[in-house]
Amino acid sequence: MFCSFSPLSYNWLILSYLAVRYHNTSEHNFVSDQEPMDLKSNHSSPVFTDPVHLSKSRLGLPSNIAPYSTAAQPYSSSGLCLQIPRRKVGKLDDVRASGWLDAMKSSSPPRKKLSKDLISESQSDETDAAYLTWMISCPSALNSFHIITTYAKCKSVVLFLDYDGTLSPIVDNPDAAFMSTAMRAAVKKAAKCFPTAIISGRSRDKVVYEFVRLSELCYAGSHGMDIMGPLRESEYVGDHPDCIRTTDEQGKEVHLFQPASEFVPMINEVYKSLLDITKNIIGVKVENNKFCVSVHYRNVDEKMWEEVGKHVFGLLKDFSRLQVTHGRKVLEVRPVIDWNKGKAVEFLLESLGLSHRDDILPIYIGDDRTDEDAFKVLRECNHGFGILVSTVPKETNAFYSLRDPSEVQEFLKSLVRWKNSASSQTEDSTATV
Ligand SMILES: O=P(O)(O)OC[C@H]1O[C@H](O[C@H]2O[C@H](CO)[C@@H](O)[C@H](O)[C@H]2O)[C@H](O)[C@@H](O)[C@@H]1O
Repeated sequence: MFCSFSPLSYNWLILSYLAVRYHNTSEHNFVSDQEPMDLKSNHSSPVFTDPVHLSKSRLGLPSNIAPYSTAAQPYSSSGLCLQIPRRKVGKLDDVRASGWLDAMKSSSPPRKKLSKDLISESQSDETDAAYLTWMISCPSALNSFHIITTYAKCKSVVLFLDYDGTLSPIVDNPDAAFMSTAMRAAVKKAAKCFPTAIISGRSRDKVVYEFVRLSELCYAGSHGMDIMGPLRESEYVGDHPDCIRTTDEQGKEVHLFQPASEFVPMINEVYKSLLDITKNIIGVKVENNKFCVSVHYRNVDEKMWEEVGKHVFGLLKDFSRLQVTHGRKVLEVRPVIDWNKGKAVEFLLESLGLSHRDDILPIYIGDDRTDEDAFKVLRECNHGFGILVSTVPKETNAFYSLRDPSEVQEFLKSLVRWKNSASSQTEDSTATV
């Protein structure tokens, strides 16, 4: 169905031109943590195809489509070859000793300010062209809004939102990553229209009480290892050994799911040790996120990053049940359990009683590598899609993109407007009948 809709075809002509132009430019110098990536454009289908119909299996059942491959996907057909900047990508889920320093260096895109100040205009043009080219495979969710809502027409949208870098801009001080009043209002309105959950790497308490402060949502903290959701009798939720019944702040009965609860003493021990062993490195910030620990090096002199990594990986040698994953200028120490933001999405859909419905459209918006697990689940299940928030091209399992939190806000507002106008049209037609 979506194949026939072609909002990008005009862009495609421009991008083809840009691709040829930049392909013919042999020298490509990219800023700081970026490296060139070969991308082959897809002549036969520059138009985005229906994300939902690409996947065939139901939620929770094995997918019968070929597994997503980040290496060769949408650019697979022969065609133009364009070098675009790409962040160095370490293993997404395990930064092993040999690669951790590289991974640390490439773990966040350069600030816009940096690129404007430090790179020449032509390099900046190349970066912009690269972004536009990348958008062929990962189009803007705002530009594709009509496609999204056409598909969503007879469906119930369910929203999953990451916090840092998605609802709040990335800032130097993690304790000051507040969302704007306007964003809070947008999320609140969205949550009134659609079931909405926030899934964050931070501790759930911190996200709920210090940052988001909205009661209309479900929350999952610690990368999904701490979920508070509606009470539901089901084998998957209610009878799960790690799930207990409790009451929330408003006294409402809820389910609390904490699959890593046994790790809390270990995480506290590691947190204290990390505080101690990094105390002399200026700029390090160690954050206790209850079921995981974040070691931030955003404010550390780059010469000392190796030192930070050595301390973290050195300490973890004594904790075989913990692993290190990588976020944006942050090393995340977390339990080795088969749980991530993707599993949290499945769990929440089940909690909301939605996982067996054919008419849902889950949309997950996130900016981080940890969000890729959720994008992947949606890509491989029967419904929904991910939206990656990024100002630079990235390998991703998401189907759409947005540049930054301000575009996320715009997207949420557009969804609410669309929902309200669709509802009033339905009311009008009912009244006419
Ligand atoms: O899953 P998320 O909600 O995106 O949380 C991931 C991590 O986000 C926070 O760190 C990141 O944002 C900070 C504030 O902008 C920034 O200073 C830091 O460099 C980023 O890595 C949070 O502090 C971590 O605990 C979360 O794990």
